[in-house]
Amino acid sequence: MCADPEAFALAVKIFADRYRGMKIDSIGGFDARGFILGPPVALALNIPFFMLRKKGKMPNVIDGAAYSKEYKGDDGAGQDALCVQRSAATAGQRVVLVDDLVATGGTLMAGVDLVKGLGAEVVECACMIELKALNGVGKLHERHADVPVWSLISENILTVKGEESS
Ligand SMILES: O=P(O)(O)OC[C@H]1O[C@H](OP(=O)(O)OP(=O)(O)O)[C@H](O)[C@@H]1O
Ligand SMILES: Nc1ncnc2[nH]cnc12
Repeated sequence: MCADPEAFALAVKIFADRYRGMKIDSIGGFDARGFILGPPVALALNIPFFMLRKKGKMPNVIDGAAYSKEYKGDDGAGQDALCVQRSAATAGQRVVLVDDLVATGGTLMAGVDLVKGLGAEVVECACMIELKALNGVGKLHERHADVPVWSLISENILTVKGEESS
């Protein structure tokens, strides 16, 4: 998508149109690929963007609990943890969280935990793709049933891991 400016602009417009008029105070984006889509959406809505970063990357933060992902990152264990700056959102603010993809839902869960921990409301999580077969949304809803997840593409596709498809 990033290689195609027309597709990128269209995706940003779809996301921004969805949240315009919903009194959203800010957009939170997930490290790292939520940093690609989140800021242009926030700019289109003329609202702030904040980062949900991997642990140890920012000062003055609240650290979240470790979570597991389906595919293994640099540590080889598929474990990660996020942090958010204490000033990212305040009590009662209405926030939308943006990422490229929901797989097991561990990343969304960690982000929602942190943002709710600041006292803000997570109005929705918005992703480009939901890997439905992994039931990440179901897992998120076991703890956060009040947080809808909207995905542009939500199908039983792309479930084959990279190393298996090469
Ligand atoms: O639903 P989950 O199982 O939590 O997986 C989804 C997350 O995994 C990927 O990020 P990842 O942290 O692996 O890599 P990145 O730092 O390159 O974005 C993806 O961009 C999502 O943020
Ligand atoms: N299962 C997965 N988890 C995280 N990112 C992905 N990208 C493609 N498949 C993925």
